[in-house]
Amino acid sequence: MGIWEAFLSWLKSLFFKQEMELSVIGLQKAGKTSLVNSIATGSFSEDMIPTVGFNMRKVSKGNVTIKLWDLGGQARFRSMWERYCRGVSAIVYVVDAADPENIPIAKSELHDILSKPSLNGIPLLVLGNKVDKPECLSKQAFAEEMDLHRIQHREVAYYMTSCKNTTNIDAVIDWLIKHSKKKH
Ligand SMILES: Nc1nc2c(ncn2[C@@H]2O[C@H](COP(=O)(O)OP(=O)(O)OP(=O)(O)O)[C@@H](O)[C@H]2O)c(=O)[nH]1
Ligand SMILES: [Mg+2]
Repeated sequence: MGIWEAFLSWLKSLFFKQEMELSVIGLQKAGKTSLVNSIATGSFSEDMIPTVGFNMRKVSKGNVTIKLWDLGGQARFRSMWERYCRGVSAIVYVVDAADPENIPIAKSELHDILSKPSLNGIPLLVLGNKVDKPECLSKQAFAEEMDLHRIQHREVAYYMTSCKNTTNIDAVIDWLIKHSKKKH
């Protein structure tokens, strides 16, 4: 790259730099921290430590810097979710779609948080995770069990993902980048 092109690309990156902040929520063991690792480095581990409270991670994808709040999913941490979801560009809700016993609680926690007026209109991405497992629900069954068609007045998308096999992680990153807001 010549000096002039390098200068132009630097200039472009200054003007087109975008930043987004998002929160990753969902029940314990859904795969939230695994998702953040997958987005950041593509790595996966079976051996994960439950998140206590929250972790913050910054990831750069092209011109977009993503600030991710990775929240703990155990019942005692769920009351923090709303505070960390206020003002974010998007909420990512992760569900273990291969664990049918947890789906009703995952559903009620999701609809509960969406009913908070402070989170009105924030785009939502719902992920049916662990699609690599044979017992995982189909995309359609997942949407039905989670009652996703009931969600109104906000943009909603959903994908079936696997952090283990990196299935649909690219689609997740694309969706997130599309929903990043300009810094100013
Ligand atoms: N098979 C499979 N296992 C997964 C997948 N994603 C995560 N896991 C496993 O699920 C377990 C929990 O993953 P975490 O990422 O720690 O879950 P979490 O949602 O962050 O849990 P908390 O921090 O307690 O809220 C770990 O053993 C992961 O290896 C996946 O896509 N497929
Ligand atoms: Mg975690």
